[in-house]
Amino acid sequence: MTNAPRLSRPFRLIVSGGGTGGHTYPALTAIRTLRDRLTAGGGSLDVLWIGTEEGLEARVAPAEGIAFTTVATGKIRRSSNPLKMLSPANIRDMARVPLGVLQARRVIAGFRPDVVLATGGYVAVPAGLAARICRRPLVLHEQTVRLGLANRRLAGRATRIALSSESSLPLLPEAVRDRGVVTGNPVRPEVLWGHADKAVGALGLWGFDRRLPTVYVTGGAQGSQQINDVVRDTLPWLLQRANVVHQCGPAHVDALRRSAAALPPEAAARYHLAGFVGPELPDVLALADVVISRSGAGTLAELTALGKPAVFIPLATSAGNEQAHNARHLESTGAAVALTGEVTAAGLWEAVEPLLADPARRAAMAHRARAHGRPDAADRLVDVILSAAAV
Ligand SMILES: CC(=O)N[C@H]1[C@@H](OP(=O)(O)OP(=O)(O)OC[C@H]2O[C@@H](n3ccc(=O)[nH]c3=O)[C@H](O)[C@@H]2O)O[C@H](CO)[C@@H](O)[C@@H]1O
Repeated sequence: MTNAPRLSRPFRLIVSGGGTGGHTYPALTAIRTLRDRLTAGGGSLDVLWIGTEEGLEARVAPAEGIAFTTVATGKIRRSSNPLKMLSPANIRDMARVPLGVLQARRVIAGFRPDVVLATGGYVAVPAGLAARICRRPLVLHEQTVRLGLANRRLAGRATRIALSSESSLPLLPEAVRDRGVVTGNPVRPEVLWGHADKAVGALGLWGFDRRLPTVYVTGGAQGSQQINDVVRDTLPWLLQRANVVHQCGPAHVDALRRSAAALPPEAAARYHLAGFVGPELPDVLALADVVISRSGAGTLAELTALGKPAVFIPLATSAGNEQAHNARHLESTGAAVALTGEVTAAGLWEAVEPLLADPARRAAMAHRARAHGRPDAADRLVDVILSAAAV
């Protein structure tokens, strides 16, 4: 572990990244871990987060007491068709990037960070470009196997590129490959320390039958219409054999609540709907015996660090089919089940039922999932940040 530098002033860090949870939580975890390391060495941390108003980071950073500012940024809508990439909306948004770079440059020149950490999402582009204009060390963190759009733009300017997977190293452009270092994808420490009994109290799951296994369904921060639909159609079977906590996305709660009204009372008592699972997430994960989920990099890092049997329904349109790649990779080692292509209620039940029926099967899958986990990723990323620092 790299020791914290002895400074007569606080260590200064700018973080930029966000939009979704996958880019936001690794940044948050890196900040907390760096702060702990500095405090243990008698130092302290000054941190500023550059994000967007609409991203999850705009809620997460202030809630954590982290100074937060925004810059203009453009959301690039991905498409395999180059003509579609040149849509009027994309052209308008790309034109906002130079304005964002100017704004970020002002912020960075004023704050004089020892390091800028960029964790992806489109807001990371102006901040990363401005970091290099201001000659500040730039550390990128990539959560997925293939570099995301923002990190691809910034790779050539990075001091170090922290990767979540060994298999990303050969995929880095040759000119920057020697700057790559594998850290893993940081998982919020509290995620590893949940208590199943607390989830029951916090969410009021008094009707859950604790003799039955519990399934946690999650579609990511915004929820997934596809997962919601297929789980709704599977509920009549699922609720005979399990309790279900279903995180469906804030926009979908009302519609699902209406369809759940038709469930028999005994089944309804074993079903809990939530738009977004906030601070209770670690306890819900501790309660879960099986997880049905999207296969975004953040969720995968959490489920493998915990060793949870999972049935993945990847987001089909994620860049480069990255979620399907993630899910298949775990499936190939028996660490999960991946349902790609069209997913029906019968197909989902076929995947979940053997796991519900057989605790030994769950335990074997959990064991194999844990082999992919990297609970020390935050410490490794902090090592990279400290070694890149210009102090
Ligand atoms: C649509 C999209 O752009 N997806 C990308 C996004 O994933 P996205 O952010 O959607 O999903 P991830 O799985 O990476 O992260 C979700 C995070 O939100 C948390 N959570 C989720 C729901 C909830 O109610 N409460 C809660 O705390 C999860 O525990 C996890 O920590 O970034 C990932 C990391 O670059 C990529 O791998 C994904 O392809």
